[in-house]
Amino acid sequence: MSHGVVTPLPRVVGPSSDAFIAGYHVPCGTVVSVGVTFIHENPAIYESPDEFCPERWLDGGSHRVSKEIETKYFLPFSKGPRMCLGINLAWCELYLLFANMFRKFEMEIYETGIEDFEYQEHWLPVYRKRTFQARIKSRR
Ligand code: HEM
Repeated sequence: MSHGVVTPLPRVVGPSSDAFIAGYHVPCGTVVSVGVTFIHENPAIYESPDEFCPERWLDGGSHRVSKEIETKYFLPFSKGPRMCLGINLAWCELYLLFANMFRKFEMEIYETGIEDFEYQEHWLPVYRKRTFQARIKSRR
């Protein structure tokens, strides 16, 4: 599973009343946040989250993520009233971009291994290894 946006997406409880979140009393003024990485990488939610498995999103297959999980726990664009305003445009761009990239280029991972994706948990994932590199060749 992709990590999604790895910023805290903070919110402040209020403006004038406390909140109850998952049964916990959270006083007005408290900064709360969702760690998308830890939802997308939670094996209790997504089967084998570390595996590249595009079949999760293909209708009709045995690996298809249930609609309930997708609705509640798929958060690349956040959720709620301040979620991404550009979600529909972003999906159009993603389909166009990836379709064109895979059609026009051959790509292979270059000098990057799974060990480079190890991270320290500080609410957000903090990476300290090499950055991801790829070798790209035009198909023409
Ligand atoms: C893959 C592409 C994109 C991703 C993953 C993404 C993700 C996000 C996320 C996670 C937020 C919520 C931030 C928060 O909760 O504080 C956000 C907010 C926002 N996004 Fe995107 N976004 C994408 C593309 C776009 C595009 C193409 C547009 C506009 C053309 C856009 C416009 C906005 C706006 C205006 C907000 C603020 C909404 C608000 O605060 O009410 N985004 N985006």
